[in-house]
Amino acid sequence: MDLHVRYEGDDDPKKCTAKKLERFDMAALHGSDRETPYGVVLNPHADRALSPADADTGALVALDCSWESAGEAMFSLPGEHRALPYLVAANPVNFGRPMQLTTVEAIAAALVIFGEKKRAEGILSKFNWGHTFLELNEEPLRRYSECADSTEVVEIQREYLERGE
Ligand SMILES: C[S@@+](CC[C@H](N)C(=O)[O-])C[C@H]1O[C@@H](n2cnc3c(N)ncnc32)[C@H](O)[C@@H]1O
Repeated sequence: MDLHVRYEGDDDPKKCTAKKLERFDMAALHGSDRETPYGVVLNPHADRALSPADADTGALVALDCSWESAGEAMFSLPGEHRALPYLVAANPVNFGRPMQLTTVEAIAAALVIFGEKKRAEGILSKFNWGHTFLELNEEPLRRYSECADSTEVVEIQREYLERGE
């Protein structure tokens, strides 16, 4: 699966995880919706949860922008929009918080759900906190990756949401 990022460029480029992936030739960055390939779009506002059933869509696309500007309207990209199920961030800015993942965490989570754990480890290895993301989320990611579809993913997510209440 090809990794793509619609790059908005309104965050500090020195801290941007997508820019770092580009430097290591691990993802392609695109400056407009038109240039961005059609695929599964990682969108926290999407109605449908990502599941292994989305694995054959070809391209995996994240939108790298600041969380301040990441409102629903920002996700105007054509594609199959999917929200990631309950996971917690390991990056230093949002450590331990659910759902607000960096671009690299979001892409890595999708790869694990699609059964590409080694590749997820590869992209996270470029960040000194990267392995912590897979450790913190080991159980939910394994269970999501064993689901057939979005309905099953949402069922499992419910358990984690109830525990967190
Ligand atoms: C808002 S940007 C912030 C990027 C940050 N500046 C960085 O350097 O990584 C993070 C992107 O990762 C994806 N993402 C993060 N959390 C997500 C979630 N819970 N569901 C779906 N996609 C998510 C989305 O594409 C989102 O736009």
